[in-house]
Amino acid sequence: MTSPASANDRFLRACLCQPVEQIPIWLMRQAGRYLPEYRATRARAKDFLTLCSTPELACEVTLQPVQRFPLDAAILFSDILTIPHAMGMDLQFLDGEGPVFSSPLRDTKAIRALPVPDPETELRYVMDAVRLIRHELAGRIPLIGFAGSPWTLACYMIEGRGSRDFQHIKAMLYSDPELLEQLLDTLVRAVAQYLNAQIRAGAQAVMLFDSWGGALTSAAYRRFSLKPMTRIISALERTGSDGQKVPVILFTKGGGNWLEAMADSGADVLGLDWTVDMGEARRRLGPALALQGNLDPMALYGSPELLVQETQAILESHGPQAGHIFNLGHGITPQTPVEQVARLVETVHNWRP
Ligand SMILES: Cc1c2[nH]c(c1CCC(=O)O)Cc1[nH]c(c(CCC(=O)O)c1C)Cc1[nH]c(c(CCC(=O)O)c1C)Cc1[nH]c(c(C)c1CCC(=O)O)C2
Repeated sequence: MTSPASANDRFLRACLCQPVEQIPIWLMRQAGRYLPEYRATRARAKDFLTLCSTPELACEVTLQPVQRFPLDAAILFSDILTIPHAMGMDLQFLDGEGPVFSSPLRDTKAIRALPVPDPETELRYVMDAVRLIRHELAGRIPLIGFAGSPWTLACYMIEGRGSRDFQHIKAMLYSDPELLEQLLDTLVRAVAQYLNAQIRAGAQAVMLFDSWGGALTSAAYRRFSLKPMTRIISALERTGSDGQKVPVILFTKGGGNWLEAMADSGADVLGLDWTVDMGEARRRLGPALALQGNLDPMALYGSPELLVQETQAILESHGPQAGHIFNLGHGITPQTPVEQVARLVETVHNWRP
């Protein structure tokens, strides 16, 4: 299968702070339930994990948003929890509840016994999806691969499901931090191998989703979230299958207080949630790395006029200098009106840096 480099490489150029004639845009969770075509494919698959683990279906839903809107990048359709699943943890996605592990990790023995999955065999379905998507995209736009951060994966593995207060993992953090570090160390190796396999399969940029880093104190964020991510970034093969540099995007939701520390991770791009002012982030960080974000996903539920205003405010706030990738501050949500997404993409593309 031949996979040419991208005809539209605005996204990759912006990641590397190179000049672009139009600000690139893609959306976290751009393939998902707000799209009727996603709901139709999802109804054909037995369940969500079958959708993720069948390369033809994963490819189909990856392409849906980029066929409907002129987005500047595609993101692999998968989930961050493929790794704990491949480690042997029993995972189910329950309607209205999200992911649930039937036996959360709670003891030393289970943590010590966790294997590092071989991405080329146990997660081969992900690599097959990457290869198939690259082939189907035929170089029109780049493909982003991704993984969860070790801290965020550990949150789900220890809590067993989504959580408000992270009682179990924080109890471990404050009673046996070395044990937590042991788990994070296993996850560093698993995520680094997984992302390198995605890069070898054809991912042209990779993103670390640290959805729950913002739940930590500043000191704990550095030790238990940022440090493991920094180790992963330094272990990545940064040259893609086309010989081009593979940018790394680091997104910590709620990480606005720690941007300077995040910039030292080796990432090329920092993802910002909506609580940070884009222009202020740019002033704090200087011109050396790219910024991605940061529209409040709920702005898509507002009036067309205010959506355009909010979008332009972010573009103006960042200003004309290189290194802005427009995105939401977190994932798009299921009831989002499709026509508002079209309006958002058009507004970003019509703005001249
Ligand atoms: C924390 C997390 C997860 N998964 C992910 C994260 C990190 C990003 C974030 O903070 O949002 C990452 C993820 N999950 C999914 C993608 C697809 C790629 C994309 O289009 O961005 C990505 C990048 C598909 C998905 N992953 C999931 C869905 C919905 C499942 C469905 O179709 O029923 C999708 C489209 C399921 C999922 N998976 C997870 C949760 C909490 C849920 C339930 C969410 C919900 O029900 O709204 C774990």
